Amino acid sequence: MDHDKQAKQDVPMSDISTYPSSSIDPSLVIQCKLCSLSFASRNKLFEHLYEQHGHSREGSPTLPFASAQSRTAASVEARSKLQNLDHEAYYRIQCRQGDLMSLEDFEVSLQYFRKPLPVAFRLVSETTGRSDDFRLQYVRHLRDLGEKDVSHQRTDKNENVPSQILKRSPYFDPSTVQVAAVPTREWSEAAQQALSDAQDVGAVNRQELCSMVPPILLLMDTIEEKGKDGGGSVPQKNNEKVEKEHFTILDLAAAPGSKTLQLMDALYTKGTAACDRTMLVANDPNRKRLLTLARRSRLAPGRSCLVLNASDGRYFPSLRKWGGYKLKFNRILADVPCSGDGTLRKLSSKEWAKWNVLNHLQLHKLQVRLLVRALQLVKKGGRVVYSTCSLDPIENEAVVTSAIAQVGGPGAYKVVPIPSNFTLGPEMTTQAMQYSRGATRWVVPHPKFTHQNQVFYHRFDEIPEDIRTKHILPSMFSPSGRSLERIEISEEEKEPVVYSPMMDGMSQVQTPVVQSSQTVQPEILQFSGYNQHDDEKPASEELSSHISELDEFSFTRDEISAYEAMLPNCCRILPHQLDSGGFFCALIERSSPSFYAICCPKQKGRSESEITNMFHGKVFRGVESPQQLQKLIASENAKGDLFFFEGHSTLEGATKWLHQHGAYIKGRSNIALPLPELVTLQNDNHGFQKKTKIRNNDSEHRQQLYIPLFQKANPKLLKEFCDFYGLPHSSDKRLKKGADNFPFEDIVIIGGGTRAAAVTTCELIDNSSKPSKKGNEETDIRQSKYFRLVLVSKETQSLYAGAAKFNPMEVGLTLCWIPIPNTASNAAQSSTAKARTHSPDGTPLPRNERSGRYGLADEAVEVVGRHATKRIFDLPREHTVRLLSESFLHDLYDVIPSTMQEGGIIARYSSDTLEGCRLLFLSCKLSVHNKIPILELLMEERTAKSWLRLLTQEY
Ligand SMILES: C[S@@+](CC[C@H](N)C(=O)[O-])C[C@H]1O[C@@H](n2cnc3c(N)ncnc32)[C@H](O)[C@@H]1O
Repeated sequence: MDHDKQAKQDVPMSDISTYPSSSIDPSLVIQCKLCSLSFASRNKLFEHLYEQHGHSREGSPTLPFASAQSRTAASVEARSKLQNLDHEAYYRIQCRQGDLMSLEDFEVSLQYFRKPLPVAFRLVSETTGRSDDFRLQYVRHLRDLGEKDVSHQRTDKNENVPSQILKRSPYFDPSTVQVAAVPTREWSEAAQQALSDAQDVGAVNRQELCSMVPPILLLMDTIEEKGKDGGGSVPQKNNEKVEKEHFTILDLAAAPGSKTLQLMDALYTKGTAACDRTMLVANDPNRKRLLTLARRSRLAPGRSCLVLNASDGRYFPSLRKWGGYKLKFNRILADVPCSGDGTLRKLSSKEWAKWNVLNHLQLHKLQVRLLVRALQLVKKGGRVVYSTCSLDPIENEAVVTSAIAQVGGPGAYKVVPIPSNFTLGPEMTTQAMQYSRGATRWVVPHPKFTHQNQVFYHRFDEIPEDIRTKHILPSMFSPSGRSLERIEISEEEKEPVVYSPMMDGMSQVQTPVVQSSQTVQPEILQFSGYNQHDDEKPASEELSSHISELDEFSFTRDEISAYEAMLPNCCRILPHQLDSGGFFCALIERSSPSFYAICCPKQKGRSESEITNMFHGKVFRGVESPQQLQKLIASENAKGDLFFFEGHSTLEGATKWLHQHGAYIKGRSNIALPLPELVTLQNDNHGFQKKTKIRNNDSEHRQQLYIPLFQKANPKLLKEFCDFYGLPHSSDKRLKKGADNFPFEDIVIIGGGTRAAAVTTCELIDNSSKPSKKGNEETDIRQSKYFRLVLVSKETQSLYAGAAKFNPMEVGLTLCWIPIPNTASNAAQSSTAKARTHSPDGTPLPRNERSGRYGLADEAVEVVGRHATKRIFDLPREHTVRLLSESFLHDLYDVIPSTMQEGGIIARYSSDTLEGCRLLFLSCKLSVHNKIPILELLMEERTAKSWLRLLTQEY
């Protein structure tokens, strides 16, 4: 028998008896291929193989270690030669032309990029896990092996001292984070097995060290130490208004879930209470990846706070709470799709060769929009962590700058500095995190930038026509590159910016510059100086239109200073700093409520100055975007009819105040928020003021609604606005020819808020014909064809989860999964008993008879039960397990039931061994038809069919 075969057949026997197999999720069973018996763990299977099929159990297997070692040596040598000249040229330029990092730092980073990446693990720790947590036993077993794993007698270079397979990183808590001291494939078979088992039961997660930083930053200052009850208390932060009961976290781009799991672990550390009082929404539009997250979370401690959702993060819906007001999040993680050039350490030579700047430029817009949505969804005093595994400033600092500029500027959001002694583990046992500060100056490369064609731009008014907006956007430039105040242009500056590596002694690239004037023609606009606030006009018409286009993106001197002051607070992790990949994160805090711009019409008989005085604010004209509005406000010399109102922190307050002054709201600048209800005030026959709602079909008033922002029908803004709401716009083929007007009808319907009647009209929007976007990871789930199952129920109302009142479809939740603790399980029993939310037989108590804490999950069980009792099907166990694991896999799509039945399906399954029942409901929609509330469950056709088949017991 050869070595490999022997190794596979040998079974690690140590500690098997301590494995609590009864706690293992039955869906994780492993089958013996020889006799088809099922086992809860590999170890059990190996035990069986030994007993029943005569496989060897003697000692640890001997690995073909020599060959593994030589393989490793060969790959280390190959890695040291990895090179991408374009990558090197680009980052050297960024170092020289901006302040990204020192050239020395880049050279060291480059050396590290050529070293293999150490595999890091997050373990269930003594503090994360409870002492009764069976996962801990797996971890202890692995750790023991880590200490003792000398079977392969791997020795360090100098001494004959056997090294451990696991070692600690000086920056992380050794009880939760460990690094593989030698590649896992060199571990003994027993250790590999232990690792695999520990991963199977969710006791160990592989995760890069730098990727562990964002969740730690996100929860910094939030979670109090264990409360008096020992169960962990409500997360809190001093200067933040935390809801009495609930703490809300959104992971906007969550799959495959490493950071979500880390967040769940962190909450679990604090006890059931912290979990129950937290709603953690993990969102990702890519269903396959979300499924991976769903699977991984099934065994994660703290999963009871998790809600999975599959929306496009750019359009993540506004959830509504009791009373209909919006639920903003305390914390949001925006770990966005990126070029990933910080992960070069784990990439192959082929992947290194693929590096190019166009990739980076193409992602910028999506990244900005995701961060904008995150900034809009976070509450005042709340925090957003923006992170990427790229080192490119266009994907990082430029995105942070641009997104903040779009939602209110540095006055409303600020990048929070990370404390200089910030540690990723307990202060006493870990070193302060090593990182570099964020950049304030950088250049934007031509999309065809190569080491031979090193063309780049410092300022946004230099962008040549042919690539403007297509590949290079003004928002990619550094704050100083977005100034229109260029008084003098030196002769050198007028030359195309073509960088020659030959001129730089430090450069290792010796390729002569190819000045390819045909392919790449950088352009410098030549004008003698233009200050947007001066009366002086730019020379040519053409320039004028270019400038006015850019004006929207330009920064004043004050703004430039403000951004330049906050950008260094961003955190860049270079590969040598944590011995990890390269990484970027920015911790952004919302310091103001929403930014409102309110239009006040000129009123009959009142002069402009009277109106200005009346509203003790400034009156502006011709504002077309929030950015422009801010600029005007800053300049304080514009005239017109737009009124900026900041005396009230809520729109409702502002509206009331305005009504008292006889005006009404016509529009506002923050397009992300739903549109307000519109009211006019008119005098009735008796001279009393009367509120009149503006009717939806009142075209005259409707026209006025958006005039302040859109009266010039700025196509770009219009498109942005329509995109935001998922509406067709003039470039959309579905609109009638020549219809370049703003689609008023649709906007009002979408912004209709919680009223179900309004929401039904969403159906008008047929997303199935939306062209799919190729080239990046995003998957627009709305492209799918849906099959509709309609459930008619007179009692059906909105669904509630804790403080959040939501109608999943109304708010756009398309896949929503709330794992619910089983009342039979120990944890759930103690939590529900304390809270007295259920009677001893498990039936939920009426709201007024409950006492104590009441978790989100309890709420969801009760509410769904209350509203859909007759529609809950208690499925046989195996069906539910398969349903949960396979319904998303769509492997049942060819099963077509002969008779289709109308009916909604909510599956609930409870089991003692599963630690809880899980509830799965897909794409619910509440609407009203002929005054009958209708709950519609929308799902993909094949999923629906498989569900139907399950219900009709034909499965
Ligand atoms: C860097 S990965 C996230 C990794 C994840 N946070 C983790 O730690 O495991 C980026 C994710 O963004 C998702 N994504 C792509 N387009 C998106 C969009 N429009 N909205 C939200 N997420 C998107 C991708 O599906 C991908 O899973």
